[in-house]
Amino acid sequence: MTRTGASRPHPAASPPPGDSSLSLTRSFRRLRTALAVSGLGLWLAVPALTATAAALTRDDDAAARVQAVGGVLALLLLPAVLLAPVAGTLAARVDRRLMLIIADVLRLAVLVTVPLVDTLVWTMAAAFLVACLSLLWTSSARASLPALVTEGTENDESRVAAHRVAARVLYGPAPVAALLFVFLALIADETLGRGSRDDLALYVTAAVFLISAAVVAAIRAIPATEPIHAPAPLKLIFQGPGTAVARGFGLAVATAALTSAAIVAVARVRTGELGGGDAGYGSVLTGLTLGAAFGLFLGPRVLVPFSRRRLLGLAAVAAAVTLVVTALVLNLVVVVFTTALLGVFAGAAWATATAALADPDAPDDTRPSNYLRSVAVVTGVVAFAAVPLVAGAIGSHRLAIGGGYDFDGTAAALLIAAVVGLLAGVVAYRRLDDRRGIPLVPDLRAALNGEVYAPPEQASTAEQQPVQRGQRGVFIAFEGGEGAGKTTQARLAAIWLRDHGYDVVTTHEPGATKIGMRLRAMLLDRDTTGLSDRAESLLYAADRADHVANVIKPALDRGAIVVSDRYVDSSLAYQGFGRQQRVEDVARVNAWATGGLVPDLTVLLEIPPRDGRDRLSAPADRIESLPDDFHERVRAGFRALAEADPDRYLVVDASRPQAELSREIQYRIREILPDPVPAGTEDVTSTFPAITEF
Ligand SMILES: Nc1ncnc2c1ncn2[C@@H]1O[C@H](COP(=O)(O)OP(=O)(O)OP(=O)(O)O)[C@@H](O)[C@H]1O
Ligand SMILES: Cc1cn([C@H]2C[C@H](O)[C@@H](COP(=O)(O)O)O2)c(=O)[nH]c1=O
Repeated sequence: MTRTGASRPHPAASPPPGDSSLSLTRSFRRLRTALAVSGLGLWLAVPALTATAAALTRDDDAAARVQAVGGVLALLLLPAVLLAPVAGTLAARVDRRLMLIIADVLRLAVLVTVPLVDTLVWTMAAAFLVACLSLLWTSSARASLPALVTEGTENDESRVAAHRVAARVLYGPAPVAALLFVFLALIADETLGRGSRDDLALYVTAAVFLISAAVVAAIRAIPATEPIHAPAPLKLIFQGPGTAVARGFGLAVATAALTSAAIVAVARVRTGELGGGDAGYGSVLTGLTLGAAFGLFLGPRVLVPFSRRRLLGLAAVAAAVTLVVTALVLNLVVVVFTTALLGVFAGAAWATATAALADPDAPDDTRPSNYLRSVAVVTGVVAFAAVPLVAGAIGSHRLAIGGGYDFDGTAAALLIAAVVGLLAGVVAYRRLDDRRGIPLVPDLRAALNGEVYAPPEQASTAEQQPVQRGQRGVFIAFEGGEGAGKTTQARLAAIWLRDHGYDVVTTHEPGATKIGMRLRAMLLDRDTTGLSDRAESLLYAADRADHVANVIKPALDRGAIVVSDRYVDSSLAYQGFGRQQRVEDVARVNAWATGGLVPDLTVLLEIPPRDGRDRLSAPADRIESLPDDFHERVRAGFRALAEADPDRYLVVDASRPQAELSREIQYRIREILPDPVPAGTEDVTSTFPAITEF
């Protein structure tokens, strides 16, 4: 017996309640319009500035052109990586309305100077300045929205609605901006000279910022709010998401971001190589953004019975494969279509990841989406900087395949990005896969028919033994040193699970059964002297064998969630690492004692042994009173066990406040939960799922 197969992630894919339930104020609607207009300006600034950079380097070689465009793109994104917290603080200090208007006017002024100065250096500086001003603008407008949703009252509902509205109106205009750029490029081609063709898009972008300023000016007042806490993306990534599975989500999003950013980074130059101009470049961007919008819509709605995590991994891999095709194709129209397809996969990956990581109990918790956004933004900057560098370094080559195949640096760089993306996508898929052992193709086929695939052996067992639903239970163990907070967190997790309607059995080791209580007394009584290390190991294993047979297994067999305060890993850490016996021997004895039952999730509460023991008030028992070096070895042992099996473990810093820990643990537990009431439970028990305490 191994993991109990909790196959489906918690149903987090359903969208949060709409803002239609709120009666929106006029100021809110105006600020929302301003956000949309500002978003349009920002998105239009991207092709306008990059096309200008390409035009300014048109007489240089392809390497210089692609690097100029990549540089502008990286500078447009860099402030979001480096300056997000500064923008948040600054936005809170000054008059919001005035600041939005000034930022718009400055963006306008900077853009208008680009064609006048007409140098690459100033174009790049302008990209950075516009991005900084846009960051400031967006941070303060977003922070003001919740207070404007309903007259002066800011609450959870208004915050959630405001966040969603802001995301929609900021990112929604991207395809419109790309299409507008195509239109402007076509007009400019017809009417303006070679030297000033790209100026039109810059002037129109400046005009859009002027409209944005006018809309803001029409808002009577924008209330000041608390300082905006904008987390630094690099810090969020450095801290990590906390769990191996969440890292899988991050990796999948990074793959989607890498593949999309790689295309954008070389799109202007590649379009030229394929015989297109600015209009072709705009078409590629339109394809990508329209595809992404469709993917965002599709992600939560497609293949509903299919595992969201598998879908996310597959979307990431598919984006990378599509990039391979895009790199090899030499026809601009086909490139536009493959880019759109890549956008669909990337958008679906983003929508799936954010929905699956969101906590339905805390819809205003922005940590998961902040983490994913940080991953996407940082990956974007790296791709914008690195892909053009690689393209430039490779240069142009002619391959003698069937009469000659022009292999440009841009195509090679896209291929390299695709291979990196493919590797990351495959690792993400493996990390995220919550249906291990279930073949992918029949699983997908069943989902296409609106069903959940059950392997034949499972299906027949279920038919023959309808009462034996042991595979539906979930086993969670809490581990850690003395006083780490295992009992506290196990209790809080059980309360939370019961609140959600689960049948929960809380238990502990040693001493959960009658025999176990006697063994516990022998093991922990300080009067027990001369007990050999092997005998101690066997007594703990005997307690565990009784525990599994009489408490844990029956509970899992009926589909309950078992929450145990300590399990096998305690023996590996204490009797193995602590007593310095061979860990494999202790593991083997325990595997036999438990019939190989391994928890679905082990929460390791990590704390320095002295800090943990300082928390305890009762006199130290036989094990607690062992010297510090023993407990240090136990701690190191737990850490080694966790590192060896990161998918099963959640390691938390137990010196943090209880409530914070409990939230992080709930967050991880949600990933392995089955539906609260297993189908047919009532048929068997005739009752609502039971709550049992041992
Ligand atoms: N995060 C925390 N911060 C501060 N104190 C805590 C925290 N978690 C638990 N405590 C306190 O520490 C003490 C020990 O907690 P608890 O009994 O949950 O730890 P334990 O790991 O189960 O201990 P034992 O090793 O005895 O089984 C209790 O007084 C509890 O209230
Ligand atoms: C299960 C198990 C426990 N121990 C030790 C660890 C503790 O010192 C005690 C149990 O005390 P608690 O307050 O109930 O946590 O027993 C061990 O050495 N080996 C084990 O397998």
